[in-house]
Amino acid sequence: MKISVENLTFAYGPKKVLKAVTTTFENGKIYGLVGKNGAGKTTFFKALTNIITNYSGEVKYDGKEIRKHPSALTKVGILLDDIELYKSYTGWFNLRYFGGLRGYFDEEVARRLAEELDIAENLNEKVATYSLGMGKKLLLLISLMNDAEVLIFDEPLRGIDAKAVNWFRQYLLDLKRKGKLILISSHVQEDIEKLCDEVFVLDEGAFTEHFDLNDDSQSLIYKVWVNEPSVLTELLISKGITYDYHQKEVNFEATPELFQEIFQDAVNRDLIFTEIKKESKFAAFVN
Ligand SMILES: Nc1ncnc2c1ncn2[C@@H]1O[C@H](COP(=O)(O)OP(=O)(O)OP(=O)(O)O)[C@@H](O)[C@H]1O
Repeated sequence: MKISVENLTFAYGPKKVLKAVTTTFENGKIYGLVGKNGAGKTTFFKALTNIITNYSGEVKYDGKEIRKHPSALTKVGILLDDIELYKSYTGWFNLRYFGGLRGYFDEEVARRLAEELDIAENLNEKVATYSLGMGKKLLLLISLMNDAEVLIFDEPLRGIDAKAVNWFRQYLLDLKRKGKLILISSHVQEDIEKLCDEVFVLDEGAFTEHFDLNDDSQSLIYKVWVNEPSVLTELLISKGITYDYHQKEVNFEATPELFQEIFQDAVNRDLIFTEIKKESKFAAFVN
């Protein structure tokens, strides 16, 4: 499955929320969507899944415009924060209901996922009695249970415990290996770093940056702590590299190859590194 988005523009009343977004997503990859609160991430996901349809531009699944061919959505699993569960009914009721909406419900698959997520024992209880994290796990289960080709997760890991986070990350990486197309938004750098192949930054409704996390030649942000920062900064100046520095911490941007060269030169000048951290440039946009 391939999704192509062309000139997607949408407004809530006078407020422009998506501004001519154009991009493509291919199967066998996990894409991250990051950006500030209100940047338009949830709205973008809603447009991809026909929850909103009064936009201009086009969203195509395998070349077919989704508003004219909504049946493709039976192959999509989605987790959105504001999807309402039926709180006065049990977990099982909700699973059967949402599974049925997609025309397919496999109780065995649902039970196995519920066990993995540690909520199997709660499925006979009313959702109204669930904690926040249990409700979130039920939403995760609903999005995963119909073996979708495309999975869209809006902040899927907020509010769930560490064991479920680890399980979910592994599960997503397995789904990717099986060729699924996965989109995920998150404000957590680690989630994006551990999962995503590519990251898009959404800023005020426009895709402003794109990072390929598998490309070793892309430059990274290095944060290093050294005994004599002024020696290191001189070295950086001699190589034409700009930097920030306060106290013993020096921050600069370099490719991994260039960093190796800088590190070697610094060690030759007897500099002692007490700590080295590196992060992808997308990190600046996660929060
Ligand atoms: N139903 C609505 N009616 C009017 N405005 C809305 C509605 N839903 C969202 N908005 C506005 O659209 C903009 C984008 O919201 P959206 O939820 O897509 O952002 P987001 O990037 O998902 O934010 P967050 O990181 O906080 O989840 C915001 O300014 C928001 O106030």
